[in-house]
Formats: sequence, C-alpha cells, structure tokens
Amino acid sequence: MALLIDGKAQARALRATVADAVRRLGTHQGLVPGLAVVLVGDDPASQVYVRRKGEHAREVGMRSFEHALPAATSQATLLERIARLNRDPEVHGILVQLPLPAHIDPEAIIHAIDPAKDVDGFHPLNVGALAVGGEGLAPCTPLGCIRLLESHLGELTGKHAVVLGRSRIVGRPLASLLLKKDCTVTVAHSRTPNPAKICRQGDILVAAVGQPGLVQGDWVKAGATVIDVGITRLGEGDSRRLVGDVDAACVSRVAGALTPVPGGVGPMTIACLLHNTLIAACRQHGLPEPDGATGPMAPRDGLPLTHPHG
Ligand SMILES: Nc1nc(=O)c2c([nH]1)NC[C@@H]1CN(c3ccc(C(=O)N[C@@H](CCC(=O)O)C(=O)O)cc3)C=[N+]21
Ligand SMILES: [Mg+2]
Repeated sequence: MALLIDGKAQARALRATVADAVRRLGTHQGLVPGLAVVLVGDDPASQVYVRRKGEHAREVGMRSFEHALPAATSQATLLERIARLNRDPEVHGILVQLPLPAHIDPEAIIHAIDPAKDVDGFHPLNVGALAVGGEGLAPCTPLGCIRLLESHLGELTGKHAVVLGRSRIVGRPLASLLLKKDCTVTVAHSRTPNPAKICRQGDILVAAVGQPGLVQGDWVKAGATVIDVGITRLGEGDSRRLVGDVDAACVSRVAGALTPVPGGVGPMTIACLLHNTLIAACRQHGLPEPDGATGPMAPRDGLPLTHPHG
C-alpha cells in the first residue's frame, strides 16, 4: 500500500517555520508582515477559506486585513480598494479570492495588484519571471506540491514528472517549478490522446484537472509519487465529502506514495501563502529572505537572450 503523505502535518511544520521567522523580524527589525485578503460576494465556501487564511496569518504572528465586499461591488470600487492596499505600508501581501462575480474582469484585477505584493503569483510579471526561471512570487498550490514532493523524494533532479492539467493556477506554473528542479516534465491535458499511457511514464504524477476519481490504478507507474490537487465537493447533507482527481482506493495499490484529499495539498497551499507573504515583506524592506525548502530562486540554465541559431 502507498504511503500517505501528510499535508496537514507538513503545513503545520511550515507554519511553525514561518512563525519563527516572523518573530525574529519583529524582534530585530520591528517589522510585522501583513496579509490582506479581499472577498467579493457571499459564497459560503469562499468565506470559510478566507476566514481560515486570516486565522492562520494571525497564528503565525502576521497582521491580517480581511476585506469582505458585497457581491454588487463595482469593478471600479474593487480597483480603488486594491490601489489603497498597494499604497498601505502595513500590507505586504494581497490576495483577491477567485472566482470573482461575473461583472468583474479578473484580468483587470490581477493586473492592478502590485507585483511585489502579489502573493498568489498571478500577476503577469510574476508569471513571466517564473516562466524564465527567475525571481518572483510563485503560486501557492504549485509551491505546496513541490514541498510535498521534496519531503518524500528529497532531490527531484532527473525524475520524470507528468503534470495532468494545464491551468493557469496549477498545471502551468507547476510545470515551470518542476523544470527549475531539473525534472523532465510532460504536461498532459484534456486534448492529450491516451492520457493514461502518458501518466504511466511518470516517476511523479500530479493530477490537477478537477475531475473526481479520473486517475485509475493503470494510469500510475508502480512506486510513483502521486500528488492529488483536485478537490471537488460531492454529495448532500450527511454524505457531503471532498473528492480528489485520483481514485485513491485503486491508486494506493500501485503508487509508492500518495497525498490524501482532504489533508494533502489544500493545507500546504495556505501555509505557502503565509511563506510568500513573509518573502514579500522581506523583499519590500530590503532584508535577506529566509530560504525555504524550495531553495533560492536564482535562474539556472536560463533562456539564452539571443537565439543560438541566429
Ligand atoms: N486568489 C485565490 N487564491 C487561492 O489560493 C485560491 C482562490 N483564490 N480561490 C479558491 C482556491 C481554493 N483554495 C484552497 C485552499 C486551501 C484548501 C484547503 O485547505 N483544503 C482542505 C480542506 C478544506 C475543507 O474541508 O473544505 C484540505 O484539502 O484538506 C482548499 C482550497 C485556494 N484558492
Ligand atoms: Mg485541461
């Protein structure tokens, strides 16, 4: 049976590391990192997540600024709020909870966030920085996946990683992070013929498509490390449950290790958000960054600035 990778325990450990660094920043620099979370509308699931982010931020000693705006908030009003947070020296990280109501263009909102405070890593400047393997803020869910993989495998160099899904929030940035870790990376998606065959090649398989139970036992190489990013809510009342993209009952007979849902990637996402906020605060104050398990962000094997063949 596959080993279960305990995301909850690792998230707790990462929060403790962040709390420690926050304490030292306070003592030596008089700096308290601040995280602003903006929620538009009253979706109950989003309210739960936003509340949890605020609680965890306070637990690690950060300031938490929660901005709950009504569903009818105009795009202009939201842009004004972001401009205010961009200017606020007590705010080092800004997260606008997605999805936004239909009348607001998420691109316009993401563009408006100061890239230095973009702890989600969604601003085009951070997306571009990650794509060329340079400095920036990377998205939290992919960062959490890398930490879970390294906790189990150690060095990722030379492993064949298959990423199932090409979303902007998980699949694409995760492929970039895995490249930075010197993996051989394959991205499979909804238009890939025979995805099972591709997935079976992975020493590492990350499922991030949001299709409950898609990945079956015969999609997985024996002994592979499987990260399940999907979280779909199924059922009503007493039978309500969270289901991942991986059919855990059969995959756990084949894989070497597997992340559970819940208790895998989800808690790591929030812990990485706090870590990003810490990094953002340090950079904004010109202080050295605490280096995390993902290591320094210096480019290696970067793209040549001129095409080798002219
Ligand atoms: N701007 C923005 N940034 C985000 O990072 C962002 C977002 N918008 N919109 C929604 C998604 C979703 N997301 C999750 C974070 C933690 C859990 C999490 O902690 N899950 C727990 C269980 C949660 C439960 O019990 O409902 C677990 O998997 O164990 C889940 C989902 C962040 N998101
Ligand atoms: Mg797709």
